[in-house]
Amino acid sequence: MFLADRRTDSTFEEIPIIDFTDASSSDPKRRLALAEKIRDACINVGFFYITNHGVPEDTITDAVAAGKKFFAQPISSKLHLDIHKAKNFKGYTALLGENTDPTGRGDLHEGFDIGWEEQDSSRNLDSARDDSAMSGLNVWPDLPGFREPVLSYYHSIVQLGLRLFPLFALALDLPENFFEDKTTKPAAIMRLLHYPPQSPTTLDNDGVIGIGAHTDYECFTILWQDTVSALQVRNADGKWIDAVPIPGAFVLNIGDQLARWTNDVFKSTIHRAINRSGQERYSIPLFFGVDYDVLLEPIPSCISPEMPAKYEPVKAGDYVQSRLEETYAQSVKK
Ligand SMILES: O=C(O)CCC(=O)C(=O)O
Ligand SMILES: [Fe+2]
Repeated sequence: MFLADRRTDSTFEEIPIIDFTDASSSDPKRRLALAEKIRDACINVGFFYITNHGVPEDTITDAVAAGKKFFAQPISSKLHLDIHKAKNFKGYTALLGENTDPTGRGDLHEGFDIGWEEQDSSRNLDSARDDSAMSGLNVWPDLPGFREPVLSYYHSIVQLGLRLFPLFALALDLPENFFEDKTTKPAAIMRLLHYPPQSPTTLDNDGVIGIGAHTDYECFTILWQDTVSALQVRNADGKWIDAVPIPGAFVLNIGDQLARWTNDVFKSTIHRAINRSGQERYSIPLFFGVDYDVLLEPIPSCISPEMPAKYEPVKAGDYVQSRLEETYAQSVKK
């Protein structure tokens, strides 16, 4: 069956939970069975949780603790690293410094963004590698015990991301190694995010929420979220479904690059975050893409006479750069 025939507008009420154990199975049938679950989730929802992903709990806890320490600093220390001063979209974004949904008035979160960097600083000559919009060195705060745990988490998630590509390939009826030569220096942008609580009675339409409704730009996103529920995913009927935190699980979602590549057979689903819990909320998304020089052109099984190609081929890096510039051009209309 052509994948194009499986493109659907059907709606969903729940986000599937997928056990990742078989990702490393030596049995191709088990890997394929897992890929089929991922395929269903990508076609119907565009979001799923993964459990048993193998990322050590300490790696997560240490990075989260580092993030909390960073955000607890005075604003003047954080603004030294203002993302608007850097040309390569790295550094600190203050509260309301972004406006993800152009109809909104700013996002009620602060963030810290990093891109590729070797864990081992002695190998860092290569860290300013050429990955287009994000190329150039990371900026780091002068905060002991920050860089190491943050980078260590970053590399664990990059490894997890690299294990997902073969499964996406199988899910798309492609050879398992389809993405291998396209992910030699994968785009991986990570953000530490902090959402202060907002009033429980705030209406959606006052224009300020944790992060406005949007889709992600890259191929997929791996998100860690704490126990505070705030993330919501919009179904085809326009209803917001809570992506309730599941301890030990990551949330995975498809981004616009993979949606383009699959002619929207895989969904890049709109989502937002509103923290009405009364507590601080922290999350860490890592946006995963292919090498920036890879051309995104529709996968043949995703086009058919009834479902012709919807998008022009575009280079991954050019696409991400244009989306990032759009977002930052819209931000801070104070
Ligand atoms: O913090 C979250 O739960 C979602 C973050 C998000 O959607 C993003 O940064 O693109
Ligand atoms: Fe997002």
